[in-house]
Amino acid sequence: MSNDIRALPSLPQFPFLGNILSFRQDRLKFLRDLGSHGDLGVFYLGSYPVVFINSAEYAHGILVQHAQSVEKSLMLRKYMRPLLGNGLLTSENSFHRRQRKLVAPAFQHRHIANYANTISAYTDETQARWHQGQRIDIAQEMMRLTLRVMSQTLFSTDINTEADALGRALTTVLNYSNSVANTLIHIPYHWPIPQHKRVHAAIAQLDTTIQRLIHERRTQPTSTNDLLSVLLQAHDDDDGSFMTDTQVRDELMTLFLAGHETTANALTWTWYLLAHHPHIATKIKDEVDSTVGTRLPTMDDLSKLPYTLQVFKESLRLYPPVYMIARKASQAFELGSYHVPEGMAFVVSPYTIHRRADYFDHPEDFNPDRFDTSHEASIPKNAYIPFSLGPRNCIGNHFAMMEGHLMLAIIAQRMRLLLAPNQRIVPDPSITLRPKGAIHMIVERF
Ligand code: HEM
Repeated sequence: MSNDIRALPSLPQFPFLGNILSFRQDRLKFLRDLGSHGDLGVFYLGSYPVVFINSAEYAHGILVQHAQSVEKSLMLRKYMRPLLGNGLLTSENSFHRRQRKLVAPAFQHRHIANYANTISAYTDETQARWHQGQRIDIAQEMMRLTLRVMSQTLFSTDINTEADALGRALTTVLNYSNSVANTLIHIPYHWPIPQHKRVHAAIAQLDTTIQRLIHERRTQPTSTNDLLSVLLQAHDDDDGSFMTDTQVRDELMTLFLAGHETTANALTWTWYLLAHHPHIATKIKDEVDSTVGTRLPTMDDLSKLPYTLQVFKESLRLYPPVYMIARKASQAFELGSYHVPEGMAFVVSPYTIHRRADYFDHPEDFNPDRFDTSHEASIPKNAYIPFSLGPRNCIGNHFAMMEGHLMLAIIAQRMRLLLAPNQRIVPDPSITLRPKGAIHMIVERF
């Protein structure tokens, strides 16, 4: 006889509103409070119950074992569809499986290696702009850098030259999606309020640019190896078909969006953590100095920089950019001893799973050594999930790790970044876990 999953421990709620106010007010505290109940909990968004998953075992249950019985959340699909169409993040079932098969080759090692030169060159240009003593907003700088990397690797367009309009349009849409994720009252997307008009105009601009790039590439094929070329050449092994222009557009938009803000946030939190732990920043510099010397680090050097990678992994543990992964049961199933009815909503919480003391010793400490070769194997299976698990895990996982690894090595080799005084830095968890506003840092060049 299975248990009713809605009877799991919960937090105090208000009639009609459920837990929506505390979920909005301080989301990370809310998740931690729920996590204090153990592996599973339940909270209410209005009258809708949401099952909270706080364990490696249940995360695997939802994301891998029962992957065929869950789908993406309604919110994601509803508010991201206008921008992303039917791309990898928002599509479902057989259509998703086909698209995933078509897009996956673009992220094979040999293609990722091509993108590394762009990452090195742009990171080098960015750090060269920062002069001794300069005060920079590291959150904005990382966002700009990853946006520039993404548009170059996607369609060989330098956002600095294609006018920053493309970047601005994408930011408008991103800000809208984040604000929708944080709002209580949802105004239908087609209502012509000023905010919606701005978003419609931004999407139209992104569409025009991307359609033009697709058209140019189809009519004048080049030998470039960017993601656009790889996607245009990708074909279904079963029936030989290629993607339509609309599919290519949807996948490009999805990669553009999924690939830059996440990595920018991960790097921003890494610089923040390093500013609080200068001896760890020094260890990165020592590692780069002793293996690469003073030249620009490249992808070939990365295998000689294991400590730098450990730092990036540890930062993703404490500040996973995708701190909540939402799902909805598309059919009834049994999760352990619980019966899950069709329609039940879930939130898998990498943020709290990564901070469980039974998975990670002294979980609040920033300790990159936990990812060295002798310790990493002792991390319980599925307890470290910044890129999720299963068939919907992050397709850009290796790209993102390479990008973060390389950017950290290049910047830490040249400078220390110190936190500017008198700032209150707090996370602003919306779709991704970003900092609230700017993080000002002072550049101290070596
Ligand atoms: C540190 C950086 C990144 C993190 C932490 C991250 C994390 C994630 C997570 C947790 C998911 C699963 C979301 C869900 O199931 O709801 C995901 C999906 C995805 N990510 Fe990433 N990501 C990162 C970088 C990237 C990059 C660089 C790209 C592409 C260039 C990318 C492309 C995607 C795509 C297309 C999906 C949807 C995959 C599917 O459903 O088949 N991500 N990412």
